[in-house]
Amino acid sequence: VTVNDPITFATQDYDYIVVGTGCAGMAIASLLSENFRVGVIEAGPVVTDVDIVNVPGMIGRDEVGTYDWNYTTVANNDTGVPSVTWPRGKILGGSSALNYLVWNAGAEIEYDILEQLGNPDWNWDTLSYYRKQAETWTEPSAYDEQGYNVYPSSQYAGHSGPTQVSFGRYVSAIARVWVDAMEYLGINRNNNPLSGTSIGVTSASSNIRPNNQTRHYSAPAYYFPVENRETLTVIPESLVTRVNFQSQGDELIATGVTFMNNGQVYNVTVSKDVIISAGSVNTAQILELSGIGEKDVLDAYGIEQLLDLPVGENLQDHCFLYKAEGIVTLDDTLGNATFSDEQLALWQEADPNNPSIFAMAVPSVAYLNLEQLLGTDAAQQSISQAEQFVASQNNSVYYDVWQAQLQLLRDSSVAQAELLFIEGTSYDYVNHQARVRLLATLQHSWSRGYVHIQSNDPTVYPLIQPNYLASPLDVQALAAGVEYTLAIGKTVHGCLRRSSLMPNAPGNTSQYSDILALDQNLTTTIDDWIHSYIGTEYHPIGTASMLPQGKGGVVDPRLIVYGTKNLRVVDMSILPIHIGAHPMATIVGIAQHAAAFIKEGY
Ligand SMILES: Cc1cc2nc3c(=O)[nH]c(=O)nc-3n(C[C@H](O)[C@H](O)[C@H](O)COP(=O)(O)OP(=O)(O)OC[C@H]3O[C@@H](n4cnc5c(N)ncnc54)[C@H](O)[C@@H]3O)c2cc1C
Repeated sequence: VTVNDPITFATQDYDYIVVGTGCAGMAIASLLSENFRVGVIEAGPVVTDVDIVNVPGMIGRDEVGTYDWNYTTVANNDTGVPSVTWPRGKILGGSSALNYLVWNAGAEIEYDILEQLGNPDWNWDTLSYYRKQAETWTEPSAYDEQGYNVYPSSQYAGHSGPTQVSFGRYVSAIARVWVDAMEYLGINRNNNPLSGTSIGVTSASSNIRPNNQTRHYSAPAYYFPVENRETLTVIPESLVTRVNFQSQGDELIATGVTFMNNGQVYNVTVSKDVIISAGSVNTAQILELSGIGEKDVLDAYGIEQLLDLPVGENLQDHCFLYKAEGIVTLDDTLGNATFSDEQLALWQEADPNNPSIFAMAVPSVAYLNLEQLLGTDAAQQSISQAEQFVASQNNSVYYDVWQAQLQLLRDSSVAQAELLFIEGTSYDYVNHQARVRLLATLQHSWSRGYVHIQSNDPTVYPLIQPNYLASPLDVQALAAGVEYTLAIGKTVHGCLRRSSLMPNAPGNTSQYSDILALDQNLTTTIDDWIHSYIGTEYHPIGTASMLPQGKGGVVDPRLIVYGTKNLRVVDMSILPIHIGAHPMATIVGIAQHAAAFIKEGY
């Protein structure tokens, strides 16, 4: 039930309060409300009928828009990396309402390593089981299999979960040649990227509802179908500003939260747990505003420290670089209103035999291990450098995490880079050219950043310093990824060849002219170029890490904040080390897992 009156919301009785309705929050709130009374507080609005949310091919259109928190990072003078935008969804559904819909998973070892780091029952078997509980996967038709050139087996997917996952019905010109082109470059085809084997080129599935080709994000998956459930009460457009506690012996008990609605402040109480699912940026902010964090951070803003935990540290992201070309793509819907209107009308018809160009998201992805990315010799050198770095960290609280990352670097089943095409997000309005983006991204960054409050005013945004490229290992890997994208642009495969970097490609008056210069003068400019054009792949993790206490941990394996009895964090911020995959499917699986053990505990 959605309520807009804060007094009505605040005076009801709740067993659980969930803060945030993103990939994790909406799922856990909905699942717990099957047995308990759950109150949910979301900063953004409830939206049902908005094309930029519902139409898969409109990806990217709400970045720096109405449903985005519109965060930016701070520039880093040491590395020379400028401030970049950091989109995060502020809407019922959170970032799942504006993300790029790639639904995939990492390698088995990337999940097993969570258990090795001290978290019993956090491994591939458990997390893939719960991811399957979250999804209803529809296999592509024989015709689409040929179009996408992948032949997935349904045995690795779930078949009765709330989130509809399928292959977009529109197979673009690029998607048709992608697998072929990468195989030509020596990368193996991966027909089953949900199987625990992530390396290789594939056409990824997306959370697109197959019958009408709409985005099936966390609100339609977990909320709209049970909107009338009396035990599930959601208040939108309300900002949680802190968690309230009382002490019991050495432990803190969360009694509820404070939130702001329309400029007024309200308190709401809880009988069991407060669950923070505000995402990697806002979860850290809420914990710090509540007195949980590092003393110097809290002291600076006059906040009494209740618990000393490394909140906001260990921030890791997948960062990316891209180049752009002139080629007919989904970008044409941005530049040609008539074409866009026609295609939108076609999308509304949802005729499976005549798919609209809007019935697509981002299928064309490939994951490379270290050797594929760098070549054998450079890979060995990189491992030696990483070994030296890790040895130098033996006094760090994160030493075990660094060692785990070294293990992942050495393992050929683990992706260090992702290469992917994105259409529909980079129309060149100056030269009136449709483009396509080809991205090189880093999956296991050696750089670590942080998110911290910079005021005790909850409406002041926290400071985000991702520290991209602080490690030379990251510079080397990303530079190799960029070189790979240039090779892809020059393959002989149909439209990939048309999209190769030619001197007459568009961009003289935009930032892309520099990218063209890069292609012509690769060796001299690549390092400078990657420092100037780096961006986020939107996957921040780690700011409330699930690790042992004293070893970087903020939450324990039951996702309870150390030193509290009943404050949990269930979202992307609990992952202590990154996975080589887009994280949404994993985080929804984490929420399913958490809902199961929380229900068991009571
Ligand atoms: C542009 C973009 C593209 C992406 N593409 C992909 C992709 O293709 N595939 C993929 O797997 N992943 C993708 N991601 C990442 C993925 O969406 C996130 O990792 C995932 O949504 C994180 O889930 P979460 O529950 O931790 O946080 P979120 O989904 O961000 O949800 C957090 C929620 O908490 C709310 N909130 C925050 N603070 C407060 C507060 N103080 N009070 C009340 N409510 C609050 C927010 O408004 C939001 O609704 C993308 C992300 C973005 C932004």
